[in-house]
Amino acid sequence: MKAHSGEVGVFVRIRPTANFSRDIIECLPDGQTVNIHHKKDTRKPLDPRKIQLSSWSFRLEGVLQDVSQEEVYARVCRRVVLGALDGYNGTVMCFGQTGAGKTYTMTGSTESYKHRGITPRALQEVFQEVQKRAEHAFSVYLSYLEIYNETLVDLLSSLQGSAHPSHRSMVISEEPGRGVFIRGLSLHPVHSEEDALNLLFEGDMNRIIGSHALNRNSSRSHCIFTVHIESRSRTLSDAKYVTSKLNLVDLAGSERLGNTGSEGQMLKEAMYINKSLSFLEQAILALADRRRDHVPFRQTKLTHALKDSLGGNCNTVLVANIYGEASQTEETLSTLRFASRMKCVRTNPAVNEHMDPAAQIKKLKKDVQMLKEELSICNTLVNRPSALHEPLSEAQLAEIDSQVQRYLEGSLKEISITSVSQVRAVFAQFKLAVHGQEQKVNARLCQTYNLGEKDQRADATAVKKWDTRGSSEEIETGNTNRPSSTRAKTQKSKDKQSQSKRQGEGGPRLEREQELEEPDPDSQDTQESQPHGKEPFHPDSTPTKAEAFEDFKLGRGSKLNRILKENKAVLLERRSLHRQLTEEVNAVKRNIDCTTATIQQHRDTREGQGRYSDLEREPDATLLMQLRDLKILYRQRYEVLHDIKAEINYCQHLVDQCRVRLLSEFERWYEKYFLGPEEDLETSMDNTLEQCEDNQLLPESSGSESFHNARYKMLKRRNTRSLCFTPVQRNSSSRSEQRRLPQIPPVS
Ligand SMILES: Nc1ncnc2c1ncn2[C@@H]1O[C@H](COP(=O)(O)OP(=O)(O)OP(=O)(O)O)[C@@H](O)[C@H]1O
Repeated sequence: MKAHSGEVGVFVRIRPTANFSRDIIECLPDGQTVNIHHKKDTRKPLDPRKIQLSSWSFRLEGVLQDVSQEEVYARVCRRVVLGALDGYNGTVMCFGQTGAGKTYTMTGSTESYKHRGITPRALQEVFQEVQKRAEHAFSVYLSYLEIYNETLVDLLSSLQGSAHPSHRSMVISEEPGRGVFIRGLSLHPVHSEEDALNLLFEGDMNRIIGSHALNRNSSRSHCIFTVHIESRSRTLSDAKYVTSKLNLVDLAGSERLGNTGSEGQMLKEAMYINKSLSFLEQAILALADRRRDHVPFRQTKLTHALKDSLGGNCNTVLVANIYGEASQTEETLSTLRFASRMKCVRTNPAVNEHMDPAAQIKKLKKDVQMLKEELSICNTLVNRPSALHEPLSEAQLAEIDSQVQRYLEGSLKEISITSVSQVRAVFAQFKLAVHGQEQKVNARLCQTYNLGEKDQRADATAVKKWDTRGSSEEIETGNTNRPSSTRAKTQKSKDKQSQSKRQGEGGPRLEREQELEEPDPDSQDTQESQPHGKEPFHPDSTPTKAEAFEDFKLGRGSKLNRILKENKAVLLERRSLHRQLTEEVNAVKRNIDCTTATIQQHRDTREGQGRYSDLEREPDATLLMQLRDLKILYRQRYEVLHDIKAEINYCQHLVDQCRVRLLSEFERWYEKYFLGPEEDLETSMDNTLEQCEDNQLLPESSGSESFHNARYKMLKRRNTRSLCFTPVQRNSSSRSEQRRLPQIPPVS
């Protein structure tokens, strides 16, 4: 078989019989080809000449005729099991007519260790491998699902205290990363082969066995026994782990309705089985057809449950069970056709790798610890104070705040960098400052700068901040612009001096402009020329913003204010020029219109007189000259007007910029001395994650002991439940008998 390869592995197994029909079923010596020679319409040979002999050839992965259960397992299943332990999903399923040997192939005889089937052998191999692969920690879980008349039945629910197999609240679901799973189906952890066999036999006992015309013990349901495997490396401490599902599927008999001779309940069962198998066939056809995007998996429970087990990333193997007798040729042909279609399905097996978040956190914590230790060594080597990676204390944060403020004001040349946490805190302060500025400027511009309105709350905050912050900052900075009464006085007198000086230099005279939103700075000029009789700021009374703004324009913001005024003056001048020019241009235009009209009038008059020479037809030359000169003048004036308009736009832009700058500077200044920044709140979260303990799976198993122990227990359980109990010989040790069944977790 070709596990890990690109196509489904398909085998045909012929049920041994004394009446093997060699002339119909021909197995070629290559061990892979079976030819069917079939005489059509043999039952009603009305016209012997019409009887046709048809032949079909089926080339498969292998033809299993007269081979032992051991060989079947080795050729069909071993590599799928090993693949599952490596993280590949695997599916082995038996398909065929009722009584053709599907259950014998999958489960085999429960009475004979030698004749046990694929499933118990797979469980044995799983646990042998688990023991061998000591570098990995494996977790193995089992589930056993039966699909009977489109109803899902949990064959292991009896182990959870339920008297009967449960089919309540089970639903087929799909989740990304998890694939298809049955919500509500019990999942049982197993730690040894014997545990696993216990569950297998328990489930088998619960299978619905119906009497049937063709086979008295024929099972009329589909059964999916799933081994869920999870493997984590014991040597590599990474968070990766792999999971896989090994589905061992025993399908219900595939014979057509007419052949069963069923009635009533049997007929109903047969109809369900036919329906699900025919949808299975449709799904297989769709899977085999690479041009088809959609595969109808959801049409029946069987195809939906097997959605990720029929192709895709799964190692899939099909055993087509057929009879050797001539009487079953029709069904044999049908089974082989299905098998050859299944062979066309492509697979692309992939390891199901996952990341364990808990393990990842554990690893990252370890990395952090290691890095901290390394950092501490580096700190020691360069004589740097340690614990720089610890969160900053309140005092440290306050110091950073103060440094940033001084840096922004220009009184501090550099902020000394000592740690990454400190860099972060510095950036946070910058962000806060920028954010505060933006907010204030925007708010101010939006509200058309309503200076008369008092913000009582801001005033109150300002007074508070004043009291708590003022004195220490003054000592620290030594150059603060905080307008304490004395400081404001000094600053104002200095500003006044510089202002008078600038005015003496002959700056442009300002004119009042209605468009300006802030109070006209001209009025301040007037005030400025008078001695400042009032003290603008008092520690016990916060100034209104209007008062503060006036003071700001005289002091710290005087330079900006002056530039603003100058720009506004230029703007006004240009506007005035623009008005003048517009009037001129309009006058010229009116002249042009007037002259044009006169010329036209002259022409009309001459035309009305009737007789005139070509020369006479021409209008007055003086008028024409006049019109030409006017047009030239108009063009010249218009160009100048255009340039002036561009200048006005530019000046307006400068004025706007100055205004925004003045306001933002003022806001920053006002906020610093009267409001103060908002408190930066930091929250920290404690993540408490429980560490996962590795499961240890070191089962004791060897040979047939587990098989017999499990079988004995199954029979004992059956006896307890007053079902038919037949004592059989057993080969068990007392030690094994004392073992308890695996613990069953609540339904997940
Ligand atoms: N390869 C084989 N060697 C020996 N006995 C076999 C073999 N195949 C089938 N049998 C026997 O044939 C009988 C019917 O087989 P089995 O129950 O496995 O058929 P089935 O296909 O599972 O039928 P159903 O569809 O009803 O489940 C059983 O008694 C079984 O032991």
